[in-house]
Amino acid sequence: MTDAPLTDDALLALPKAELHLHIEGTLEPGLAFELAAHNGVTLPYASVEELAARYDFDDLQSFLDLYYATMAVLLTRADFAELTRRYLRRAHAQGVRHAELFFDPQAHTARGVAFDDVVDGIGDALDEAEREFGMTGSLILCFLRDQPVASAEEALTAGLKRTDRIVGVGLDSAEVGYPPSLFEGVYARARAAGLHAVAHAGEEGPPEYVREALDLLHAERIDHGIRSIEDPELVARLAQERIPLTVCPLSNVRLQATPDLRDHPLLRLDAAGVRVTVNSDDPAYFGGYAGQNFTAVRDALGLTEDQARRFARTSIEASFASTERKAALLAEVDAWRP
Ligand SMILES: Nc1ncnc2[nH]cnc12
Ligand SMILES: [Zn+2]
Repeated sequence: MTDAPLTDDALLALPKAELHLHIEGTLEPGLAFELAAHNGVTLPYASVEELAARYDFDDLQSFLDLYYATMAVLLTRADFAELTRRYLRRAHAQGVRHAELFFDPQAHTARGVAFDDVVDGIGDALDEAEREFGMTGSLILCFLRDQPVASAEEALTAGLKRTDRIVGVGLDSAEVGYPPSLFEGVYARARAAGLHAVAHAGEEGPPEYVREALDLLHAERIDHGIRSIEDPELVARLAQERIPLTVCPLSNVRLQATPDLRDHPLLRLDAAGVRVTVNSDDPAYFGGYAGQNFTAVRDALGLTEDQARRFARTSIEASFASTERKAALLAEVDAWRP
């Protein structure tokens, strides 16, 4: 432990797991246009520059509108493999050693893409990354909370045939007005089949949604969870029950959940004993991959070496990797020297 400032290189080299990453949110404008040309899809933007210029969001919904429109270029197994391949390389260059990838099957099957093509394409790239640079990963099937529960049930039925790749279920998309309680039955079925449970809650939605995710969905991790800071009893409970939060600082700023990073509750949650991790959410849209979220936090909030190391350790401990893999990764964190 030194008091030397944490350099960009040190934070990018810090071995970490990424636990909050939507694979569709890694679609960079350049690849979107490549795939659009290849697949004969017309995007409602004239150029890469015009698309990138739209990345100025007022809130979650204004982002989601663009995110769902742009993913229309993803049609084949090869497209999903290429998308994932590019993410894994970038993430690996920023210290990510293990990644649990959210995917939104309902957003693809609704466009006529086969569920298995999505899973197999992402899986192809995961296998390649493990062979080529020893990175590991798995899939978390996310239900779109603003779609009917029956559609989530269908997605789960398809997902239960692919537990070779899928290790858990999650809940994403527009939060306010779609409380976790709606999905209690779907989650019960997923958990009974042996899947892990996580859920977005407390990003734009109130602390009560975090409680519902814990009490009704039995979520093992809360994705975002930042609005928990408004409820001291909930903060105490998260700390007491050792519930990890997968926090995404740059996302929170870009979607105006926390308009100024200097006001972000990450370090206050950590100081209260909550297990926090640092993740990128939708890095192609929010201006940074995992390591860049660490450097942004350092710049705005003043990250110490202890905090950085703790967040990296927590990301590994809170992952769904095997016990052996976790031990190997924790040893890598111990060997990290800024
Ligand atoms: N930050 C986010 N919140 C909810 N749903 C999402 N889908 C992709 N990114 C999301
Ligand atoms: Zn998210």
